[in-house]
Amino acid sequence: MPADIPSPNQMIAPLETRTDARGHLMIGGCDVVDLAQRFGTPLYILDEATLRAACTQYVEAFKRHYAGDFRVLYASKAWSNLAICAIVHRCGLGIDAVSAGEVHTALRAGVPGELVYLHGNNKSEAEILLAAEVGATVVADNWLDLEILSAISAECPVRVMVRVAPGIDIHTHEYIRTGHLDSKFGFDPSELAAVLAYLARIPSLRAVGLHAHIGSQSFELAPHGDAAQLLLEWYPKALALGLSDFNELNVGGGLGIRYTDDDDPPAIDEWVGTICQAVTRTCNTYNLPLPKLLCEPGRSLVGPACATAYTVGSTKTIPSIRKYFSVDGGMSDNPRPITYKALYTAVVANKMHDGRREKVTVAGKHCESGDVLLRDVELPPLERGDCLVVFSTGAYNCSMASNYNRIPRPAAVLVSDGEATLIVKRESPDDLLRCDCLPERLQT
Ligand SMILES: Cc1ncc(COP(=O)(O)O)c(C=O)c1O
Ligand SMILES: N[C@@H](CCCC[NH3+])C(=O)O
Repeated sequence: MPADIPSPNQMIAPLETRTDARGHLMIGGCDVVDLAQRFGTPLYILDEATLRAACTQYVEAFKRHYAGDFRVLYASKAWSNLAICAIVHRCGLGIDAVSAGEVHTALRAGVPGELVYLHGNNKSEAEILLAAEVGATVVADNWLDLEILSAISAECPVRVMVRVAPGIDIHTHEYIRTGHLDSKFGFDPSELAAVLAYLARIPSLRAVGLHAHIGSQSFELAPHGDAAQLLLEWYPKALALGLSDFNELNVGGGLGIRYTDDDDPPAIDEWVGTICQAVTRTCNTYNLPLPKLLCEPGRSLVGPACATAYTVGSTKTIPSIRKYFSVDGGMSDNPRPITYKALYTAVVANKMHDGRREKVTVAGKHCESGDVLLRDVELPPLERGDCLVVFSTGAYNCSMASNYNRIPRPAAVLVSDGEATLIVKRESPDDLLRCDCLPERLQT
């Protein structure tokens, strides 16, 4: 890949974003105004080149900074669907899954089971069994996982990693910090000696290493290196206990992305470089062989690759207070503003050459006062029918979408070299009723 391609997580818009002569926004060579008319709105528009560039930059960074074996996994919780799993797999990535649904999606997309890692703080027996049967690695989060794993492994040997909450804090929204001590995820470090001893007694559980993920949307580098070092300090103890397969280390994901101009995340290459240096240094100190190094980013892979197109509808002006415009989606296709007060950047796809600015607030259409996508942002004067586009919506938007107010979930298109292909169909009114059952006595 040419070295001048920016790190996608440092860009607000997908890499293949331009304005055409008519002042229309183009993504992946497609006119967004045309896409909105053709596929309807709200519409998730995923730029394949950006997704591929982010995958490739992770892989290339490991090749540049690490002398050992490695594997980048896509944290599919960010957005799990067949097309995305197939693309990231073609770029050489494996899949981090947290449910049978995410495992099933990866497998159906053609990802081999051995490239799947199953997480989760409350996995069911069926989920663990599915992972074991397809040759996936199970990341044990707690004692119940270990009990279930040890029962299953009598029939079907399983590769196991152990998740640790390393007690490392990062600056991000409190709902998306995961590595601090008071976290529902992973073993407390004080339990680790007992966990390793337990694993050493059950050889059918093939313990391959430790995992930690310290949080999401982080712009810090050092804590990720610190977490890697902290985990590696346990490897000599594991080897001494006879866990001879202990040679993988998973440092999680967490690299943040630029949602607005105020965000300043490090590049993919810097993030990977920091971790690789910490691991190499620690291995030298403890005279350990370099482990197979895994990481599992989600947001920084898929987040910048997608934008959501909406159609502008009604307006309300509250004199001296605020001017609202409403769009045809909102918290059901992007729950992040109402959940985390997340900020986004938007443009008007049919008015890219319009230099006028007006301060407006963009609301969703749901029956909820907090359903506001963008508060007090400067946009060209909006009118009914305009196509408003919100950037950086690839991660934790579609995957966290709901049918609140019985609004059908949007379609998603993949754009590449001027071609748009449907990858997720828009839900129909009948889809909304798919799981409803009307008792016979109520049918008259
Ligand atoms: C265990 C685990 N791995 C990976 C990720 C992906 O994180 P991100 O999307 O911030 O890269 C998460 C989400 O925070 C996670 O909980
Ligand atoms: N859903 C969160 C990220 C959670 C990461 C998973 N542990 C967000 O939208 O920012």
